[in-house]
Amino acid sequence: MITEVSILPIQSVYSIDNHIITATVLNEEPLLMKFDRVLSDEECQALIDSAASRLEKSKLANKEVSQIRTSSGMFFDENESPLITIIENRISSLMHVPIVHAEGLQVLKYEPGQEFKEHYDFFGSNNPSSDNNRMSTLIIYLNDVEEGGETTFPSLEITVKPVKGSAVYFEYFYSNQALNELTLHSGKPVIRGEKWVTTQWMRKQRIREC
Ligand SMILES: O=C(O)CCC(=O)C(=O)O
Ligand SMILES: [Fe+2]
Repeated sequence: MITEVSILPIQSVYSIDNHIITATVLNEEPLLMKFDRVLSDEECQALIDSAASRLEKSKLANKEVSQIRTSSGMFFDENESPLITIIENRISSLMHVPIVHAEGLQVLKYEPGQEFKEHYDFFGSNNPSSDNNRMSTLIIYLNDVEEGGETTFPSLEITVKPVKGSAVYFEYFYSNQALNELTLHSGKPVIRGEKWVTTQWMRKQRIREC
């Protein structure tokens, strides 16, 4: 039985700026969805190309290089190029959250052996960022991974395989904290090939000017 309202209106097809995005519900509460063809192959490659020279070893919120996330990453500035603006606006429409609630788009690159261990995307109550906490996540896969690199949700027993241009969505804006905690997830180690993702986090309140 579903007891709380989701942020996203659940549909099997979303039509956004001439892109037909098909959706599959993987779990109803907390809502976990998979989207196909959020980005075109050209858009995926353009994001990889513009991120590649700007990657740094991933840091956690406390700025320490961590063993939780061994990938390298970067953040695009808000609206930093026409491509970023188009993608940010498409994502905002898809996630049903105004763009002013969006953090800058993050890109992560994983090489074989690199992973993102189990974590929540929302901030704990002792983190100052929890005053305007995150409420939903969209992870878009920018390439096909030869082996490994799945995103897994151990409490829900759900695993999503990276497919270029497709995405996994989940939200954790429930009044029942136990539902939010079911969104624990990890990026499994890449075994062969590279894995590139772009992640959009949405905040509960405005975080940018426009
Ligand atoms: O790479 C993945 O599959 C997970 C990424 C992730 O959890 C995040 O960016 O918060
Ligand atoms: Fe995450």
